[in-house]
Amino acid sequence: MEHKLYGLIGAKLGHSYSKIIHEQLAGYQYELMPLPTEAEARAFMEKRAFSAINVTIPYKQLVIPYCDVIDPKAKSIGAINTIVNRDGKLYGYNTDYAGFSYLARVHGVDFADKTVLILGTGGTHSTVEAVCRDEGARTILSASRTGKYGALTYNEAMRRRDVQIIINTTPCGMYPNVGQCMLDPTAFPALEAVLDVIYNPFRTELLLRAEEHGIKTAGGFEMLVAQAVYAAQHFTGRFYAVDSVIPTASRRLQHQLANISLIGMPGCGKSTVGAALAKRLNKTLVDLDEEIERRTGNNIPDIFAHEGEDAFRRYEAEILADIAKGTGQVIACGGGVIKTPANVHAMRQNGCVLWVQRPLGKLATSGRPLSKGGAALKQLQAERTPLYRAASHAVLDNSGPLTNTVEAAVRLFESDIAL
Ligand SMILES: Nc1ncnc2c1ncn2[C@@H]1O[C@H](COP(=O)(O)OP(=O)(O)OP(=O)(O)O)[C@@H](O)[C@H]1O
Ligand SMILES: O=C(O)C1=C[C@@H](O)[C@@H](O)[C@H](O)C1
Ligand SMILES: [Mg+2]
Repeated sequence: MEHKLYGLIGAKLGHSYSKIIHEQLAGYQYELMPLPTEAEARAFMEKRAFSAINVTIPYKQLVIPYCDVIDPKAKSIGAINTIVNRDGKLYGYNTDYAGFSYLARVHGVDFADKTVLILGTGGTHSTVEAVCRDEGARTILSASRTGKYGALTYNEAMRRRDVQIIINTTPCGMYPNVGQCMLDPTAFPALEAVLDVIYNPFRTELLLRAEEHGIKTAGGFEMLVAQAVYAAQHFTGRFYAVDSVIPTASRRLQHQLANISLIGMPGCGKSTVGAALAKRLNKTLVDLDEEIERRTGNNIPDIFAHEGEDAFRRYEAEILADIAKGTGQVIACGGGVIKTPANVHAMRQNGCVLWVQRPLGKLATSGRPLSKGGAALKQLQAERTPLYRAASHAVLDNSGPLTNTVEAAVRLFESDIAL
């Protein structure tokens, strides 16, 4: 019996990039099939009306008894994320294992002899633990909110000064609840690397905090692509040159999905460069100031005049937080966006931040409430320079013609400054 149905099952799939990954990779149509209840998941498995599927949270254990043949690795881990229907027989695999191992390897994270702390005791925990164990970790600790099943509580974990590698396997910080973080990575004096299996956003709050302190970090996007490539091999029976296909596909998709945020002095050209850059890279332009005006129904000089700067900053932070969760956008910000610290992580979670620089004498000043020209502008520049520097991945020179600026921005973006 031929079904031709490929796709993903799980309770909630709104955040998943699996459809675009599989379709770009292998050419079959791939459906996201959310099954909110366990009863629906069981009914789906009983019917067996599919060619091949991936399985995600919370059904990686539930599907085990429906499989006729289970790969030994999947069996020992106790989780299946890939099922192939061959003539009515279901074969179960775990490609997250190889996906996580790939992620650690390409980022130069070696578990041999290391003390590793795994956050979370749910489905992905056992896969990650198996990789750490197989690759020679000396001590593997786990932490959870309850501290049950032999795990530490987060408070207890924070006292383990010997932790060298932290791996998050919880959904904490995942889209749409971005910005959340369960523990402070800077509390670990021996910490070398933080890995997060979450891939949406590209960088969770945990990773952004670690990165700020110079700790090596990697988000889960390349793991997602890697497990998809390994799954596609099972689905199609084809062999992929994984060591080139995975990085090529990851990079292409990251470029497609990444945001580019433009920051810089008032009137330096963020909106103008943003519009041209969005067109050039086929991304959606969001002009933050225009979006604030649209959503509040007031123009910006009026907001400043009637409600004051603090109120404006609150609107700005709230609206940017919502926009920056999205992907594939050029976000042209207002000059003062860097005054609110949370905005910096919002912009960096899904892409790069470019600091647009234009000589002071060329800055536009009309209609800009905080930009009066002359000495005041010089003073403003002095105050903000350290903030622009800290927030940005690179400087974008906008002293020449617009086309030069746009091509320079494309080169910076394509040089993977924020991957
Ligand atoms: N490379 C350039 N060459 C010529 N004119 C430019 C260039 N870049 C920007 N401009 C001009 O400078 C002015 C200010 O640009 P724009 O409104 O894009 O700045 P902005 O940074 O978005 O300002 P704000 O901080 O108020 O949002 C516009 O008139 C724009 O056309
Ligand atoms: O979110 C997703 O699209 C997925 C996540 C992981 O559970 C993978 O194991 C699964 O194949 C797909
Ligand atoms: Mg602007």
